[in-house]
Amino acid sequence: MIDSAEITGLVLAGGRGSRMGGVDKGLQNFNGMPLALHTLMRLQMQTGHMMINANRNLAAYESFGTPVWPDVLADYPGPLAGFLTGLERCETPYMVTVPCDTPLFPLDMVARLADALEREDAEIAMAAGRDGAPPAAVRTQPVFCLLRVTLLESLVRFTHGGGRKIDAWTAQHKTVVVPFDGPHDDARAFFNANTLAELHSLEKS
Ligand SMILES: Nc1nc2c(ncn2[C@@H]2O[C@H](COP(=O)(O)OP(=O)(O)OP(=O)(O)O)[C@@H](O)[C@H]2O)c(=O)[nH]1
Ligand SMILES: [Mg+2]
Repeated sequence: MIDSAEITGLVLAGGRGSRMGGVDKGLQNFNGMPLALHTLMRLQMQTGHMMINANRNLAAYESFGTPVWPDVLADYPGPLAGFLTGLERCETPYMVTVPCDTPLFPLDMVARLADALEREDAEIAMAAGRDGAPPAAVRTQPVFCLLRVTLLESLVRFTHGGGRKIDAWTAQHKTVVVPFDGPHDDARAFFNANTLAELHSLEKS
């Protein structure tokens, strides 16, 4: 069994937030706290260690009390730059990624990804779920991945060759997809907020 102490959680908060008007998404208010702090607390319950990937307002993120690492690649090349930054800094054998803008992600996500990774002897476990109300389909959610840290070398090669798409990289490795659409799963678990209106719609009423 993979122990949660062997897993570092990485909150991805390094985007431009252009659909939110260019604001720093992770610092927007969600139920009375910064969205990235909410995400950090929800993921922290599931892992032994935590890190944040952010590119702006680093002091604000540092005030959460967790190490903050900006992208090692310049010019906002996308979430895979966050994966690369996290793997370079990770000190445990496994790392799990969660974007800061999907506040209802499953509370048992890391345990279920870890079970599948071990059961299938895979290198990557990727979540799948609906990112909108039906008829939105269950689809893979590439920003939610549990990774073996030994993948660093492969990701360095892929990104330095200009690769930017998460699924194009994960396709090079044994990947198990873990569905979160059972009767006990929250149907909104993978709803993500690209606009402030979407973010407010996910707050408790
Ligand atoms: N490190 C890093 N993370 C990124 C980058 N672009 C997006 N992300 C993260 O990837 C996740 C999903 O990205 P999007 O929903 O597209 O968020 P975004 O890029 O901030 O927003 P838009 O500019 O509206 O696309 C979020 O957690 C972002 O913080 C990037 O260039 N670097
Ligand atoms: Mg984007």
